[in-house]
Amino acid sequence: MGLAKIHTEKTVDGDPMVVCHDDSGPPVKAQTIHELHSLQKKRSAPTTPINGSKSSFSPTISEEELHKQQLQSISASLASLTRETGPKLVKGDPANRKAESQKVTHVEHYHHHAPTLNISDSALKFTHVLYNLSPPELYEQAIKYETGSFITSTGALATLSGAKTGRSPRDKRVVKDKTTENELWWGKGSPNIEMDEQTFLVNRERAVDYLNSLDKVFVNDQFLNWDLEHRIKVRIVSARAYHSLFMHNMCIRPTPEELESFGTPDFTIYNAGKFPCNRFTHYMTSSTSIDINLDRKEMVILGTQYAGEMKKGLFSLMHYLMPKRQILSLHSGCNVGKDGDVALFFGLSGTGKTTLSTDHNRYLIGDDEHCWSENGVSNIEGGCYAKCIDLSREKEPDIWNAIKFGTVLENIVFDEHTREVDYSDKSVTENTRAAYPIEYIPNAKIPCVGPHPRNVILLACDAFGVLPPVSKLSLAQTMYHFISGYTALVAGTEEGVKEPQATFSACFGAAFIMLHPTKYAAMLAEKMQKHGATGWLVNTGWSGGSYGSGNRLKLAYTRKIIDSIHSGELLKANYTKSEVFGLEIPTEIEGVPSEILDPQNTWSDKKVYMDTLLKLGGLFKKNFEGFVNYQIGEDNQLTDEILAAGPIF
Ligand SMILES: Nc1ncnc2c1ncn2[C@@H]1O[C@H](COP(=O)(O)OP(=O)(O)OP(=O)(O)O)[C@@H](O)[C@H]1O
Ligand SMILES: O=C([O-])CC(=O)C(=O)O
Ligand SMILES: [Ca+2]
Ligand SMILES: [Mn+2]
Repeated sequence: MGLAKIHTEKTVDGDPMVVCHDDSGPPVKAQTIHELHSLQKKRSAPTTPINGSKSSFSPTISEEELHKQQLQSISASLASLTRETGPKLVKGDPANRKAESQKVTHVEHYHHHAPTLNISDSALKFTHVLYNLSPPELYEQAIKYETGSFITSTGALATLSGAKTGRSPRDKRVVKDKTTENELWWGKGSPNIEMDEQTFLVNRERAVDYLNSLDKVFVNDQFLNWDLEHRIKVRIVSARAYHSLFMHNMCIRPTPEELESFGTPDFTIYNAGKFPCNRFTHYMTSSTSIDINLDRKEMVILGTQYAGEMKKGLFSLMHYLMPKRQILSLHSGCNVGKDGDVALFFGLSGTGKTTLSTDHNRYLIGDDEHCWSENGVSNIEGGCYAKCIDLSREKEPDIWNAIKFGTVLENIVFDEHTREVDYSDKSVTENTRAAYPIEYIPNAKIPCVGPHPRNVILLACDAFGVLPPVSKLSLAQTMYHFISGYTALVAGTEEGVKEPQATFSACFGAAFIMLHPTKYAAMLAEKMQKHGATGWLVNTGWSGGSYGSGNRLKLAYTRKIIDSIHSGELLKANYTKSEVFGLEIPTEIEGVPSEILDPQNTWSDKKVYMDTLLKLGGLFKKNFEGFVNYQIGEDNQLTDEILAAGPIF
């Protein structure tokens, strides 16, 4: 007797189980895996229309011809100035070389002059161009090729900006030539560190050679400024998908129609940030240099991968170009109420521009960079750049919800398994950031333009805790505080309590202005007067004592204060005048405890309060000494009034 026969057919409740054939749908129309994959993708326009709706765009020239023109233009951008030729370019990912060999468009060298005979090896290779890729394509590039790229639990792209996690203002240089020598602000206090044309060309060549040595580069052709009359076309050439997605989000995204007629850009950024500058080069003081050449309309980035350099470099450009057209460029957030009342929010980094302009009850025009022209206000950008440290869903729901697929999340820390972000973690940096397209905010106003501002809100995060939570300003006081550009942050939080550090940054953005601060101040005064705007000073910093003994003002209270400015209620309040700064302090605001409105009530030791107030007043006075010899606008009277609008003691 042998063993019992093994039955391979299992039974369920005694019924034999039959082999299941899934014939519910027709079979695939492919004989091979390769064929199957080729069914997956269909051709499309190389960009994403801003409204997300499918455009009925039919190109006026053949796609082949369009690609050729675009590659010729990019080759011209990437041309070495010494070898006088542009690189050989080919469109598409080098990884898809074989599969796509029938589809790609090549462009041979672009020649400025006669072709040169002594070619180098670099002239023999092709550089692949990844042109205006979509967010999913950029995700794939980042995840495949850039270490430190991950998808978070909400779909954002987590990335690292490398050794630099903030801007490098001491490495920002501007070419001083015959024109800019007279036009720009140079010397003490100015953000413009000079370099000469020759040195710029050396750095440009270094960047271009680096980019051309790569297998592939990313190219973004996009716009700045929602005011169509004053729109600027920018091209960004970069080595990283992170940079390309960041600028895709932050600049205005062209439609396929707009892209077809894009032509030559007005300004080009060469971002070779992975590659350092050469310290043997004249003027170089570190491995980093961010160089602007207004005459050549170019910017070169070497030695920093922090993407904010591109955003703020373009902002510097606008601070030069716009005032030439009598348009005021502003480091401010901007939103508009249902009745069309526009508010501007000025303030240095971390004072609340993004947080307070993103307001569920109002339409967001923009969070950081605007223009004020004869037509009203317009956003320069197509996206927002929010600080993420300690971000909470309850306090900032709209920003929280904007961190989803397509958003770039810089330098945050996440759970390695769930990919949930820990917004309180400062392991990489305190300056963690999210960059998202403005339409990720549900009540964004698109197009991002609005009428003339009714309220101009100056934000200061006063870690000394002596400025009132809100005060109403006269025009002269508004100008005084605009030129001062005060905020006080805490230097370092790691080793116990530190003294607050006062920062004065003219026009609330001295790092980005190109002309003397009084030029911008005069324009602001003229516009506020003409359109009847009211100035306000809002302290988003400390109350009840300085950093260490007091507390940061509750965001909920600041929001109530801002609400009362928008509604017009605060304009009708009763006011008392403060000591030293002579600020008009309201006695009552709905939803805010009255005792916190005058800071001296919140300090337990009145003498320490007065000493601190006088100390801050002294710092203001000392800072303003740099401006006393300038006239502001055409009017001497305004200049005198502004000088008198500072602290008196
Ligand atoms: N009372 C308050 N008012 C405003 N912001 C507050 C307040 N209390 C805490 N905060 C926090 O302060 C930070 C303000 O940063 P925000 O991103 O708005 O700066 P920003 O002015 O836009 O700076 P940047 O120009 O660098 O983008 C946020 O993290 C916010 O949560
Ligand atoms: O530019 C940056 O990196 C962030 C920012 O908005 C600012 O500092 O004003
Ligand atoms: Ca911001
Ligand atoms: Mn900013």
